[in-house]
Amino acid sequence: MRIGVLTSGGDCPGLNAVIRSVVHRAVVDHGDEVIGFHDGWKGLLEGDYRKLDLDSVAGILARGGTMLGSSRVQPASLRDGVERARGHVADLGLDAVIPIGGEGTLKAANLLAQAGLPIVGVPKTIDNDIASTDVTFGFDTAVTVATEALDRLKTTAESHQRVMVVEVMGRHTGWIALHSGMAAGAHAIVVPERPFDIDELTAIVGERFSAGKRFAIVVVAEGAKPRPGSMELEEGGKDIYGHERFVGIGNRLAVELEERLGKEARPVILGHVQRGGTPTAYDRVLATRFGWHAVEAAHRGEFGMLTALRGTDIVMVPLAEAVQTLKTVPAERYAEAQNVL
Ligand SMILES: Nc1ncnc2c1ncn2[C@@H]1O[C@H](COP(=O)(O)OP(=O)(O)O)[C@@H](O)[C@H]1O
Ligand SMILES: O=P(O)(O)OC[C@H]1O[C@](O)(COP(=O)(O)O)[C@@H](O)[C@@H]1O
Ligand SMILES: [Mg+2]
Repeated sequence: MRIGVLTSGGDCPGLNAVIRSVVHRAVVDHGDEVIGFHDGWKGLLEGDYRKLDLDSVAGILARGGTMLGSSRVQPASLRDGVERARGHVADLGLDAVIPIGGEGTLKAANLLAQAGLPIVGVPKTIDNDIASTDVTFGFDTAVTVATEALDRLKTTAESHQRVMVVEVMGRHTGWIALHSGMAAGAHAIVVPERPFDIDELTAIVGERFSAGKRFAIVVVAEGAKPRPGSMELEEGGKDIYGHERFVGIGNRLAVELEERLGKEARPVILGHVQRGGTPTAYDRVLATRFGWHAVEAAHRGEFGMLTALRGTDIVMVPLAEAVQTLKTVPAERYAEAQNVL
């Protein structure tokens, strides 16, 4: 068999572990050939690739990022490029293509699968927002990085009697905010799933100071929004890939809380630090398992599917089903966190 692999969308720790696992399973156990397309869908559309063998994936397990590079391509170019992609798949004699990506990449994967290309998807994202899988690799690493940052911010916040407003990633969902906030013992967690009321948030932080506490930590997901009528927040519009441009909720909340409370507040934007560096052991294992199962699915001819974690098992789920909705933070999960704020 000849297999093509690519990584698309925002990078995340664990991508290299999937690539390595695919190459090992395919080359060693099945005698397959594997090629890696450069820079995501761009590589498939332009026929830009390199051959992957055991040597080329040696030493990458613990490395963050992706050895193949990643990129975003305008969805319209991808839709217009289906026939070009088909041409490259045929010319290269590929029996399967394994795209590793987030919800955007999986939509594109579904499009190509519907057009008849032999696609087996692998979900990735630090945001953990893919509905079909219990967890995506990258998430555990991002939560670990954010938790360590929150732990560190507590000590400096306490020394200065400050409010720290820590903005974490999470475009549509608040999983990183929820988990890092719970793990670090934050005092307020603001997620996109629950538009916030600035008066309520001010009261929560204010009551803490009134009770004699010397600092407060507020974790906010980058995609969080105020409840309509609660606080003005300008719109940032969309970028050329159709993604919302954020206006900096962390900065805005810090200014707002400082004014309202008369306490010093500092914004901390964790940004891409959460996405860089070595994956945790959990993410390495999950990524390695996904790679193994993607190759197996390709050999069974199970195309138009993606690997998913259900409980402790890896199962195959139709791409068409996986791209229907995002996995958002349910009210019950938020309530568990609220209990210990
Ligand atoms: N609705 C869509 N239709 C076709 N292609 C899409 C669609 N959404 C995203 N893509 C393609 O997948 C790429 C990655 O998607 P993006 O949302 O940026 O990252 P991620 O896969 O990490 O969610 C995009 O640059 C685009 O080429
Ligand atoms: O690196 P970029 O292009 O600024 O993208 C940032 C976005 O990517 C993410 O890190 C991950 O999202 P995806 O997995 O959907 O790419 C988001 O949390 C964040 O909003
Ligand atoms: Mg995305």
